[in-house]
Amino acid sequence: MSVRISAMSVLPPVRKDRVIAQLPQCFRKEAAFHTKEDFNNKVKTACQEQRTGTVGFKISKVIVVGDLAVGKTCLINRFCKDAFDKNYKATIGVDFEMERFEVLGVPFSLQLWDTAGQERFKCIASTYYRGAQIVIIAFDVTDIASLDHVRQWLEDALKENDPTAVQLFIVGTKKDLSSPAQYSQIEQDALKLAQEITAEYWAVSSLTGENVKEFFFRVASLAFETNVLAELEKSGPRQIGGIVRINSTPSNANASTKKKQPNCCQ
Ligand SMILES: Nc1nc2c(ncn2[C@@H]2O[C@H](COP(=O)(O)OP(=O)(O)OP(=O)(O)O)[C@@H](O)[C@H]2O)c(=O)[nH]1
Ligand SMILES: [Mg+2]
Repeated sequence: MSVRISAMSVLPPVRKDRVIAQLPQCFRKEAAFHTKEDFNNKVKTACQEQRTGTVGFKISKVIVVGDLAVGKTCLINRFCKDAFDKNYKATIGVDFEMERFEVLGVPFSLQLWDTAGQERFKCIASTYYRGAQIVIIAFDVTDIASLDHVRQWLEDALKENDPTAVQLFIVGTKKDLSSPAQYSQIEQDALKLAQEITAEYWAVSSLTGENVKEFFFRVASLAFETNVLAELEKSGPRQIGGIVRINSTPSNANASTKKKQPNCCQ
């Protein structure tokens, strides 16, 4: 009798609080990737019939960029570790965390790259931007300058990636520090910018945890939906399933290991 060991059978089950059964809703309809209430029907059917091809074996790369001290590390730590540190420790270069989800019954992983915002570490960090499917640009809702710098961060991130293939999010951090009046003022500007650059907009607080889980669930769900649709398109009328085509597309995870030589920091 032969024993088949698949990647899924070796991995521990996905945490119960990482199971996504319904499409999480956008934060603001004015600046959303889409405003549909549920996952695409084709995606739902494909998941039910286990025709998601390689999606369950892939890891999507997410990069989090933005000015120094806007709260990128705190955002990732709140979601991945449910922790918050009020002391600032600058990220030197990059850090990353893996998060495993189950979306519509299919395993799905995000590799979250936390990059440095400080100018002197930026050139190291930018060598890790490549191969990102999702770009999250963080700004501090109490610091208008950090919102003004979003375009520059976008430009830098897109230099290393295919702009048509990237899903873009702008996230306002430290919502707990601004009054409702201050917040609504900066939100106007942020929504306008998000519309101009075709990004989905969110505002969160890593201190209180407000919207943090909702935000990452939305990121995971939209990335998953896009990947399943791409897989269905690629397979065309042919039925996916039966054969596991691990080598059929270059993985984002691999892309991140092919480091580009930095042309700065010398
Ligand atoms: N009140 C409040 N403070 C926050 C929040 N998020 C982050 N901070 C504080 O802001 C400071 C900077 O946070 P970090 O997450 O280290 O910032 P960063 O963007 O990772 O900074 P770099 O790694 O240098 O790019 C820390 O002192 C945090 O405690 C928040 O939601 N609310
Ligand atoms: Mg950091």
